[in-house]
Amino acid sequence: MDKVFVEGLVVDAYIGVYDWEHESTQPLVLDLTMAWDNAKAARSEDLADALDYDSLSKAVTALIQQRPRALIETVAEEVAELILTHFKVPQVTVKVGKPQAVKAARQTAVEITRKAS
Ligand SMILES: Nc1nc2c(c(=O)[nH]1)N=C([C@H](O)[C@@H](O)CO)CN2
Repeated sequence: MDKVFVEGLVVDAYIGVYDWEHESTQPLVLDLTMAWDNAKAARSEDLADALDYDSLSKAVTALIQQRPRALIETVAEEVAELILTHFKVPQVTVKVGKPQAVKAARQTAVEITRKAS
């Protein structure tokens, strides 16, 4: 299956297990890999046949900014669910990075892969 990618999507979010983390936003960095048949859109040149990475990125950003969450695992699961159900994607891999979480580390992250049921 072909793929569509959104890489390095930065979303400012209220995220963390500690109270102080909910006083201001921190950046999350998302890498999204979606299985998609790109051949149909290539033939038709119709955005309706493509997986629209622009509207998908906006929907993911809006979801994350809806409410505070404790764990980046929760963000990953909710983003995967949105992409599978709303965008009719058969399989998605979601990586959520929290670059400011550990001072000595460039990045901390979780990654999940989910399939449509
Ligand atoms: N696997 C995870 N570990 C940790 C998380 C997380 O979301 N997933 N979060 C924290 C804290 O919020 C941390 O980022 C504060 O520095 C710790 N571990």
